[in-house]
Amino acid sequence: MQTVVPAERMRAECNSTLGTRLCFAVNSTIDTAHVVPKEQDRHLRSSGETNMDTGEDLSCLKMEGIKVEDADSCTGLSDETRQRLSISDRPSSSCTKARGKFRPRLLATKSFPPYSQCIGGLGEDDDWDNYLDSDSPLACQSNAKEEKPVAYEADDTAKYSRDVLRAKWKSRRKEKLGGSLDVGTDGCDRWRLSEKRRVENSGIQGEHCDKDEGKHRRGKSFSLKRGGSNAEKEDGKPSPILPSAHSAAHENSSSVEDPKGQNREDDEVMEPSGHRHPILSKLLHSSTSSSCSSINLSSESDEVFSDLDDAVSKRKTFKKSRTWKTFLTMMHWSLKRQSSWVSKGGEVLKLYSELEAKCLDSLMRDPLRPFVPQYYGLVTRGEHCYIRLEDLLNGLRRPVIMDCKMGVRTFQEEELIKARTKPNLRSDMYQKMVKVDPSAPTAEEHEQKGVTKWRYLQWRDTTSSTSTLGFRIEGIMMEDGTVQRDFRKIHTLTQVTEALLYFTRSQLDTLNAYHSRLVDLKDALRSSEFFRKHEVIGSSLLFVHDHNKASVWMIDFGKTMPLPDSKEVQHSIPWVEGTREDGYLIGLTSILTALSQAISLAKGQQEDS
Ligand SMILES: O=P(O)(O)O[C@H]1[C@H](O)[C@@H](OP(=O)(O)O)[C@H](OP(=O)(O)O)[C@@H](OP(=O)(O)O)[C@H]1O
Ligand SMILES: Nc1ncnc2c1ncn2[C@@H]1O[C@H](COP(=O)(O)OP(=O)(O)O)[C@@H](O)[C@H]1O
Repeated sequence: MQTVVPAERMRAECNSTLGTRLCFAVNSTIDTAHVVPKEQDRHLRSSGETNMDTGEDLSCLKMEGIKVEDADSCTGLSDETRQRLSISDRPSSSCTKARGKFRPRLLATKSFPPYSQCIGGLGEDDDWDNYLDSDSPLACQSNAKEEKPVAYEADDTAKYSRDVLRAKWKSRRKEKLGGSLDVGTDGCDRWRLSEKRRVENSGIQGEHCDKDEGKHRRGKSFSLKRGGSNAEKEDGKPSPILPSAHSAAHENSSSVEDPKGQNREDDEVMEPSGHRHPILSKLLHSSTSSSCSSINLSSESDEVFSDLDDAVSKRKTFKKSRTWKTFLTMMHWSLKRQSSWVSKGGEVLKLYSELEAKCLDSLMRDPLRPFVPQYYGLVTRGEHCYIRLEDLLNGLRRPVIMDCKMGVRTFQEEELIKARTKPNLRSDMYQKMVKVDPSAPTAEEHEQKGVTKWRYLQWRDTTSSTSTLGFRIEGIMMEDGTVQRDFRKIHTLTQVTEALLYFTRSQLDTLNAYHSRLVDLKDALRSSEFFRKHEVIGSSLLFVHDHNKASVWMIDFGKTMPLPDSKEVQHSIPWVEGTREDGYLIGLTSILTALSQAISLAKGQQEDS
């Protein structure tokens, strides 16, 4: 017996709560409406009272995976429609909410499982007990409660906590079998259990989406030949092999596509019946355990995760879920993103912003299209609207990722005007500032315990390479899942070159591939009308590679503004207030220079060895 929940009811249930911040979507079936068995539906409801320690209510999650009978809910666009339809006409009323509204509060805890575990799982269900018996850091982390904001407890506390946790875990498994939800005594446990259930019971189903669109004009990824001196073709250029990230999946993944073109790996994550999947459930256990640990919010140190020895061997045992890889990458970057993104087979959903949707729409008709994730339109989930984007990590195995925020400034001119005319003091930004450098705020700011957003962003720009080199490395995630954000302190080109060598492990073919792709991007930027007519602020270049592919993509257009009155910007000159110049090309040139230097050094290293 199956239940289809009408959109109205779904909305009513969502609205009765504080709102949705986080939606998990793990089913790869994109064009099939998912229908939830009654039993599963009951579970979904029972988790409704659950809270995460964010103070956010996530009860809408329980509705994910239920077919929504909503004409508005999908705006998958055909090429033709895409060309004609103005974005502002499309969003349903629920899409008109500004993305910023849904940002979660900053938390006292912030931690996610080491990536290596996420992609590899932690073993079969019973391994959880074994895992807790081990001296793994996570076993300790899982017990660090909110009132103890320390990642690692003293040994004896940890042992005690492990026992407690094991007991809780066992009782929970029992509950699960019995079907009742017993809320734990701490928020941490509640979150884990409910989150797990949500995901297990979800299976959010997408709408029809014409994914073939955009496949025809994909940006190129470069195939990397390992073992040889580099990945160059006979003509000395890296060989562009892939017309699309989607086809990358065909060529390099161990997964097999079914006749519908869906990836079976993803299917394995979430069984349609809603049964627990070993990888997913492990992921969630570990996710929770660490979510309750306290890794401080300092943006300089909070994203560095340790690897676990046995994770590597266990990883081999399990198939990987690309969907989760992508989602966790986003979570790793920033807590904020945990609330703004949904990861789904082959595509990702980003919380709607009108500005970004408009940009993406224009970009689909611009020479820059091959350098931007394909945009599939909008979709409504619960009461929120999302932008549907191609998943740039699809087809990559153990991807290595670098996010470079482009431009000589990351604040919009309007922020500066606001700071002067109606200053809004942000205590969260003040705290982030103090954490990095207690002497950074002025005496007045210390007294107010707040800074304006402009002041904070500008401080970030001047303490990184943004102001001087026209870009900064926001973060790097290596293949083992370790995420590092210390690069934001980098100032010089030499330091950038070192970072690039680290990021690519001095692999010449990878460096060459990136260089070549960026040269092509520069050409496309020159001929792009979109680029000429937009002020591009806070946008990133996303570098992604694995053992045999590398590519760079333009992402994040949430602060990219069209210029008024057919004004144009050069992007290559320093910013002076009122000019709207962003210095994007200054950044691109710096990266190209650093890449060239890295290539020379890597060549030297190769010759030496
Ligand atoms: O990275 P840290 O130092 O934490 O600072 C963040 C980033 O600058 C965000 O930009 P991005 O999303 O490009 O990374 C910005 O979001 P905006 O994009 O809204 O400017 C945040 O502003 P708030 O969202 O206002 O907190 C700001 O707190
Ligand atoms: N299309 C995509 N496919 C896969 N990962 C993506 C995609 N877009 C963004 N990401 C990941 O999410 C992170 C945040 O993306 P971004 O667009 O900058 O979001 P925000 O506006 O929240 O800062 C990126 O650094 C990247 O790791």
